[in-house]
Amino acid sequence: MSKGIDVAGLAHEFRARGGAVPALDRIDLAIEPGELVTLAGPSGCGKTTFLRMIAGFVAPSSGSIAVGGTTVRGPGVDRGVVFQQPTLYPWLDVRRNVALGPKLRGIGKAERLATADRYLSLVGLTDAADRRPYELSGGMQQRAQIARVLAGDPEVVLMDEPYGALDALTRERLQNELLTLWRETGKTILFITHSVDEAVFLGSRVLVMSPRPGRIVFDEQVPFSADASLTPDQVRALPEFAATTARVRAAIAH
Ligand SMILES: Nc1ncnc2c1ncn2[C@@H]1O[C@H](COP(=O)(O)OP(=O)(O)OP(=O)(O)O)[C@@H](O)[C@H]1O
Repeated sequence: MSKGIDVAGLAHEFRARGGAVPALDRIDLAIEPGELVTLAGPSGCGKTTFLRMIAGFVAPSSGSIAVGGTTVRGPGVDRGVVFQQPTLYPWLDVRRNVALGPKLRGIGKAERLATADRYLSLVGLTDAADRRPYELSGGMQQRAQIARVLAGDPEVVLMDEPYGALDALTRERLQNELLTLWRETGKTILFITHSVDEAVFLGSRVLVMSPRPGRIVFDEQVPFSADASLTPDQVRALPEFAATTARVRAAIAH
């Protein structure tokens, strides 16, 4: 199951010592269930703040956010958050880290371990199930975190620059895996990135936020990620791919 996200008249100011810092301004946005929305924009424009508000970690100064038609008033199991730095419990092995979400929902041991194994297989970590997080590479830890979030079966997955700290090869591999997961599960995903290539390659819809206070200044449906018939190299070689990245780059530069 997936849910839509409705944002109406959203604005936010942080109160700082020197006065109010406007972070977000007049954001109106409807994300449909099952969309993979990528959000790019210059550093400090308010992307993380926006994601944290949808997650329910920060309350907006004005305006509202609804997920699946219900106003967000705090964190909830319908929204899973993937952070840039993997958040895994060091004292639990990988399988038990992934089984934690189902455990918190009261699911019995055999079933939750089976669920964990299913998601570990989906992200290619079956062989690492019995290891501790510190025994994994950065890319494997990030995969484990994604499996952990998905095992909680959230209707919305919020990803805050999850691949920013990874090397280029691992990053491309995880991008391809995310597309497979998205096509298989139909989850609603909001994915923040600094990379224009990543935004256009992954997004079924690409948003660009303006410099602070952040507003949505670019919003386009993008066809590439829904098409499973092309390889990543073929997608990146398409003239339309280059044209779309050029438009996104121009929107960020403005
Ligand atoms: N708790 C806070 N108190 C005061 N100002 C804050 C706070 N959190 C964020 N800000 C400011 O709000 C603005 C938006 O920050 P945010 O982290 O959302 O940007 P971002 O687009 O995610 O940046 P980056 O791409 O560099 O991660 C920044 O100017 C930041 O300094």
